[in-house]
Amino acid sequence: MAPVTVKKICCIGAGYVGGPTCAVIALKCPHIIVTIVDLNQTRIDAWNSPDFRLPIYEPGLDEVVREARGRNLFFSTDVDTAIQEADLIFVSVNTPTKKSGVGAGFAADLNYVELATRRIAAVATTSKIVVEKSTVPCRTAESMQIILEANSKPNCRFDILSNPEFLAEGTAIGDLLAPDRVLIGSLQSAEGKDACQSLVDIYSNWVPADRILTVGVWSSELSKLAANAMLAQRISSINALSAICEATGANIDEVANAVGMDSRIGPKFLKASVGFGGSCFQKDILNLVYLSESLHLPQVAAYWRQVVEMNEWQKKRFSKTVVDTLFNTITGKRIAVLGFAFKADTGDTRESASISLIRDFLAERATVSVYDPQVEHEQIWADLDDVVPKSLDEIQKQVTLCSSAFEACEGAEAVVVATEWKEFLEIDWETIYKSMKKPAFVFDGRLLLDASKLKQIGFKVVIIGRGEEIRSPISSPRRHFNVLNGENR
Ligand SMILES: NC(=O)c1ccc[n+]([C@@H]2O[C@H](COP(=O)([O-])OP(=O)(O)OC[C@H]3O[C@@H](n4cnc5c(N)ncnc54)[C@H](O)[C@@H]3O)[C@@H](O)[C@H]2O)c1
Ligand SMILES: O=c1ccn([C@@H]2O[C@H](COP(=O)(O)OP(=O)(O)O[C@H]3O[C@H](CO)[C@@H](O)[C@H](O)[C@H]3O)[C@@H](O)[C@H]2O)c(=O)[nH]1
Repeated sequence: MAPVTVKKICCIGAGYVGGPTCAVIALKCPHIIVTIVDLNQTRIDAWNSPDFRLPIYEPGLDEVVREARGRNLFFSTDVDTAIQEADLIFVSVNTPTKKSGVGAGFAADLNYVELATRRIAAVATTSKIVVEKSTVPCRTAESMQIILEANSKPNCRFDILSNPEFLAEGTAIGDLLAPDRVLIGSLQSAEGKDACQSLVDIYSNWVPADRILTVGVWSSELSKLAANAMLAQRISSINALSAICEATGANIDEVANAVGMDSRIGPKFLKASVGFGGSCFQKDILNLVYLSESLHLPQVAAYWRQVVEMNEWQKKRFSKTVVDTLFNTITGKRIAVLGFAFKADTGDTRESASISLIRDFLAERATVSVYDPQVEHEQIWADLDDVVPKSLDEIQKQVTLCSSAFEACEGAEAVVVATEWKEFLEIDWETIYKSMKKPAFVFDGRLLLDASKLKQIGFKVVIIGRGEEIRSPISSPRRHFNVLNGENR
């Protein structure tokens, strides 16, 4: 046996991962035909749209698709043909948290992975390398192997690899073009190593050899969950400290800078915020919690669960600060929420902190005006409809969706910056101030704005993790901690 030279790739799942990942492979490997397939016709139509109105917003993505689409990159709903023709198949389907049944609320729902695997087994007529691209619990490759072997045709061999994806949304193209590392896990048999080499050969077209790590398949699967858990843990750590800053008068940016300059700690992922969002962190940590519990490791499970609990608390804490500061009531008041995406430079709203904030504001009977530069209005309605315990009609009476920051802020009593879009830095805050009710409050949940400039204009400014900013004339939410008797007063 020798490593197969891959000529055709199929990617099952044309989402945030499958689309950009395989578009970059097509760009960098013009000698390989790459077909990305999905069951969702609307999504595939958008990938194929003549004016490149792609289904996801990702800086730099349309340039990549413009160059490769129609040359060696194709998007299709014909899943079976793409499977049959490919030498190597990426499984890049969604693996959301289970909503019901055993492990509900924690375990990954592997139904989509299983259906895709069964489809491969059902239609493949030649041997394939099957690559787990989706984020999955440790040992999922084993289940895939069993399903494939039990259902395959004679003379069809399947070698499973794990190749988790580490791209972050908003920087996906840069991350894919120059990854910190590409991780490939395989069985340590001769066949497993050959399959691994076939995938190494693909990435070697643009990734330096010392950035391609080959490991055992279980290590690879676990490393993906571990990386996300440790990144999220840093954010929860800095957010926990932001609460101490607010209570003491320390400044979280100064603390993060001082801590991050220790080369053992490093400066990245120490930005305090209104809470992390995105489709991955919470889901993958809960998955790790479930795995730990299944392995009878309750202390390990509790340790990781706390990272998610701290994040939930941070979101609640922020919405409570808004209510407290606005004289303990926001009933009938207009709150402008700037940013609905879970981070800047993406249109993705999955688990966005904005959703929780708006839900809390609506529960307090505020009216809310929302502006985001990328998120479609339909998506905002769908997200609110999902979490707010009211009918969509009722929600629409309380929420207005706006097409600019100015429109959202006009007549508002407070502006909440929930996503760190650069354009919020550059807007004319003087004009916004004039259009708002007074006193006009700004709540910066992203440490984005220049507080002293805003204060000069006349705003009351409340910034996450800055003790000295949080002081309203009446409600005085800043607590003084009495060190001697340990009481809040
Ligand atoms: N979004 C990210 O930034 C990111 C980064 C790294 C890893 N991941 C992981 O990658 C996986 C995919 O995430 P995503 O954000 O791309 O999800 P997504 O929901 O955007 O895309 C998944 C796509 O798979 C399609 N699909 C599901 N079952 C299918 C089937 N049987 N046949 C054909 N198509 C099918 C869906 O229609 C959907 O379009 C997840 O496991 C996720 O945890 C995501
Ligand atoms: O210092 C920080 C860094 C991030 N965030 C927030 O954390 C969330 C996640 O951000 P980020 O990790 O940049 O985006 P994702 O696209 O969710 O990417 C994460 O999740 C992906 C899916 O698994 C992984 O592939 C990536 O490596 C991992 O960074 C967002 O709400 C950010 O605003 C902070 O609050 N403070």
